[in-house]
Amino acid sequence: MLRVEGVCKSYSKGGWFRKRQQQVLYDISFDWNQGECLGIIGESGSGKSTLGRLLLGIEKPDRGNITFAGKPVTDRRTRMGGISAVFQDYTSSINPFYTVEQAMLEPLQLAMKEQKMRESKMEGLLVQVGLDASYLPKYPHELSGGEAQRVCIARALATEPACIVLDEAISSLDGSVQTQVLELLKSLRTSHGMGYIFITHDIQAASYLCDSVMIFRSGQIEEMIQVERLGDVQSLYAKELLRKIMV
Ligand SMILES: Nc1ncnc2c1ncn2[C@@H]1O[C@H](COP(=O)(O)OP(=O)(O)OP(=O)(O)O)[C@@H](O)[C@H]1O
Repeated sequence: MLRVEGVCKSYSKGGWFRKRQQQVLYDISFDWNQGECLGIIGESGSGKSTLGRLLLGIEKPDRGNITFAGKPVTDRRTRMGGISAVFQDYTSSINPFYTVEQAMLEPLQLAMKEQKMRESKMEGLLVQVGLDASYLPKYPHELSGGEAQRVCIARALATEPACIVLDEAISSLDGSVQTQVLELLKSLRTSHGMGYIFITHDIQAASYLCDSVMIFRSGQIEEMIQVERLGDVQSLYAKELLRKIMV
């Protein structure tokens, strides 16, 4: 459904006079199928978030193609109902001057014309993530971290996407709230057939939620492995990375 073919990405680096290109992604290719949960793990700076932004069509690759159901992800109409995102920093994901209602209205306004339908959809979405309509008039500073991240998930669900890209979406939450959000994501998989691309440093969380894991190394796919076979990774780099992050 989501197809990534030969994707390369560079950024320019350096000051005004000595501009250099830093290549961040090298010839990335993989497929993501409907309902699947794919984890992406790798060291800091290996290019995971850059890949996430390209999957969301926020940035364009220098070379290669990313399509969702055969259409380019850079086209907004492809993303609507196809793919959405939840990022780590929920405090900057929600406008501090917007109430929960205003934040959730943004994606719904494009999809639904009638105010009544939008209201009942918003309430339904909040219930889905374990909140309720009493949260609609609240501002972000009136929410706990876990509640704010739940609002972000509810907003990401608003356009009924097949896939949500979660970029370190649970890292800044404390332990028990992380577990709650992971359980919520897992239950949405069962109840709504949701699929995820889960970018994380947390191998335990990836093992809990994902079917397979992509191990990323310096902008390249080092290895792809089913979660239940994580102990059988082949490359020395993957073995070492897993050893470091599993302690
Ligand atoms: N907009 C940008 N302009 C210039 N360089 C960038 C930009 N975005 C990312 N980079 C560089 O690309 C490299 C990969 O960054 P990226 O954020 O994708 O890595 P990451 O694996 O997600 O890291 P982390 O786990 O720390 O979030 C880094 O060297 C970073 O400095």
